[in-house]
Amino acid sequence: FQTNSNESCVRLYEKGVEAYLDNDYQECVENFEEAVQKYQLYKKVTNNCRLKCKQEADTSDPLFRVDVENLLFYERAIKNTLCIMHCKTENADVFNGTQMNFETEQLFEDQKPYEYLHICYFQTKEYQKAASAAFTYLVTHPNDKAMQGNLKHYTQVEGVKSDDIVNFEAKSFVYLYAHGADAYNKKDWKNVEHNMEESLGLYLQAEEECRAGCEGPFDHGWYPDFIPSIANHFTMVLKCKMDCSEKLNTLNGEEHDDLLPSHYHYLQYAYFKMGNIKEACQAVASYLLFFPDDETMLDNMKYYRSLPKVDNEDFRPREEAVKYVQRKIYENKIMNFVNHEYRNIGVTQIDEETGSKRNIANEKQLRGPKRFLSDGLASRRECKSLIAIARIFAVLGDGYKGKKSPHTERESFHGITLGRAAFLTYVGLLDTKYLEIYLRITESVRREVKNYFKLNDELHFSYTHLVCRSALSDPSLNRTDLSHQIHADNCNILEDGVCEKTAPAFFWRDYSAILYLNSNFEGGEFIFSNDLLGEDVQSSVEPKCGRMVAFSSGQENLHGVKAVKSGSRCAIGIWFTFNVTHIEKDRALSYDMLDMLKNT
Ligand SMILES: O=C(O)CCC(=O)C(=O)O
Ligand SMILES: [Fe+2]
Repeated sequence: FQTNSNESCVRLYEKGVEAYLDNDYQECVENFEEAVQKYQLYKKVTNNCRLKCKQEADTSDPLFRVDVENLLFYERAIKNTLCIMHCKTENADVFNGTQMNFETEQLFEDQKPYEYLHICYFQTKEYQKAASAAFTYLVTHPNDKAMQGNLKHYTQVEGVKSDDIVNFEAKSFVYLYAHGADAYNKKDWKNVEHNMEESLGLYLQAEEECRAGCEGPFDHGWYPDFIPSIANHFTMVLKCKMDCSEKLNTLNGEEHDDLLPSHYHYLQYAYFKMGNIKEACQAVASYLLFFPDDETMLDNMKYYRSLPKVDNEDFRPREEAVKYVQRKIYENKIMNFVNHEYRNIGVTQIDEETGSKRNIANEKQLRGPKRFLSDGLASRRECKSLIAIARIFAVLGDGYKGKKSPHTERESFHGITLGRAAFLTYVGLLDTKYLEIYLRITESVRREVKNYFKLNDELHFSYTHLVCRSALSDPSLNRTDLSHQIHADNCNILEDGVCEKTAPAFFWRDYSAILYLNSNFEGGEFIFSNDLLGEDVQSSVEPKCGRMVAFSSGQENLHGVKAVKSGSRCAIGIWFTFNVTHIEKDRALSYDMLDMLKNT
């Protein structure tokens, strides 16, 4: 298709939203339509580059005649990479100005444009398209009640034909498949063959494209060694690829768990009816690869076998079916292995000891405004589990712009955000129970803070970070540096003492809480301080499992952490906000994901 502006799909999306907010519906339609087109083009070109380059690299002449220590794999990866670079240059018009990142890509993958488009179509009186846009959105969000209502409303508008409501995002095989099924009902065998063969090819192609779409970047969030980094990235990609068939099996909102094999079902019958017994036998054998004990198909096989000139040799499954099924079995085995073997690494059994909850210090005792200390927010077992998450996965490095020791060189600092924990759970590297504990404990911290400060407005999570600080230097060293210099959580302290609430400060933070998980280390006291060097200390807190310090995030609460002299000090930092634009998105995602995992 043609696009007529030089703007990126992200910019067009933004312009669509702006037009929508300005009630300029024609403009809204134009921008979103073009944004969607551009995004589709971008995806198509990206995925085709990946597919083409893989093919090219895999069929190129190797640099050496035998494979030694998997060098051929790396040789191909290098050639493949070179090819992708060329491919992107050749398609510079598509990639230039497309500042795609995970979040913007997600907007399109989630079909967000249709959430605006259906309204804008309605306002411009394009009712049929409004219905189709609502329908398109519902295909990927079938339970969205509001959109169901909209679709119902649009279908009742005069002139709107239910039969003409289309899924704008439907893959090309969908129509061929429908025509093939139609021809079957009409006993038009020639057209069953024609449409189903073509649909089958396009289905496989669509799945390859979807899988290529999974081969994107991956932010490890820490710095794993070479092999673990390949293994981790691969696991993420594989998980995504394995979801492709499910995605494609949602035909206009209906789930078909056997769409691909059903092609062979139609085909065997059509071939049989047209007297192509050999082809019919191959289709039967192909179908049986997917469902080896399907009674109907086994009966068909028996019947075809009884025909003259048919022998066992004829029941050879088709090549593409063999390849598909073998790959699927192998991938399942790898994923099962990962799920099974990675789950409980490093988790030690510990005695149950539920802490009892109590406030142990208030503003007066901590010598400053809007602060308090509570104990018993997590049990021993919960602390151990949370530390285990950090130990297993946060292998050096964290979200602090890649610095593994952002605060002091004498300590390493590694952490795992809620989003990362959710991701690890999603790919099966972390048992769901850890994520559940992470969510549950942090939620009880939120409630504690909200109740203590008697906050009437909704207090939202903004960021959650589980962090361990580990001593790197000799414990006997007389350290005077701090583990975390004195700071305020929501502003930058300038030289004249003014605390500026602008970026890069997290100015939207309103309350802070730190939940401690252990005490088996030396040093590491939390301090409230009057001065920036931590010399004029107001009060200090000894970390221990289940203890929480909470305070308002402004300059009234300057604080820091004293040097961790030996061992490793683990804590969860939680920042809250009243500002809804800074809500932690990973939290809602985590709950959705847990729900989803429970239902599968
Ligand atoms: O770990 C602590 O006790 C405090 C950390 C802190 O102040 C922060 O991360 O902003
Ligand atoms: Fe802080």
